[in-house]
Amino acid sequence: MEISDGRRTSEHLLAHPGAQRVPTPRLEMFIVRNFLDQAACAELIALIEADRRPSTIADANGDAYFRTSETCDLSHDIPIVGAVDDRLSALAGIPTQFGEPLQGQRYAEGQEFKSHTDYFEPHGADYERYCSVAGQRTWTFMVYLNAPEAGGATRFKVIDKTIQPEPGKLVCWNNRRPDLSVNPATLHHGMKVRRGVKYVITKWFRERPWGWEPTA
Ligand SMILES: O=C(O)CCC(=O)C(=O)O
Ligand SMILES: [Fe+2]
Repeated sequence: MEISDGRRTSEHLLAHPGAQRVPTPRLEMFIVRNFLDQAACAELIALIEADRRPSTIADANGDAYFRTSETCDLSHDIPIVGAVDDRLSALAGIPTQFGEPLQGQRYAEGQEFKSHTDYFEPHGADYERYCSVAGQRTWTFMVYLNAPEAGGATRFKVIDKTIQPEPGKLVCWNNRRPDLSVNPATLHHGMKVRRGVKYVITKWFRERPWGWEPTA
């Protein structure tokens, strides 16, 4: 069985011009500004606008206001999506088959995604359901497609780091530690948009192939 543990991804990122390591000993995290240009951001925003549904969460916790945004599945068959998806895999140094399909997220004014981690609780009720085929999430890659007029930053409170949305800015982090245990220091909050609309794309990589093959 082919495995991708994400341990080589930092090396890949360090070799990428423009990738900046976020200075913290608690997790592996990088920022790449201007990863996407304005035209790509605009095209992805239009796709999200055209086809969105209420976001869901795994391990539901009973708080109906926990994640109030909308989500859009972005098909690899759409040329801009396939191109961006392939660039994300290349940047991560992880073959595309380990990636979940790319998603778009849209936050209207007042919407947010409260503090959470992207990994699945290893002993949580939903671990089997979400991870039996493809395994745990390894790395998260997220790209802001715009900057809302106010609010909408991503706050990592354990490491006291707040990332401001900027068009085309990529942030990525390893959800696990070098010993492959899940890393609670990755806790993050997609903060409320105060004015305007916020758009991001998110890409999660898994330990094992997701079970789809890109057609291109
Ligand atoms: O929108 C954000 O700033 C964070 C999004 C996020 O954490 C997620 O989709 O898992
Ligand atoms: Fe998240």
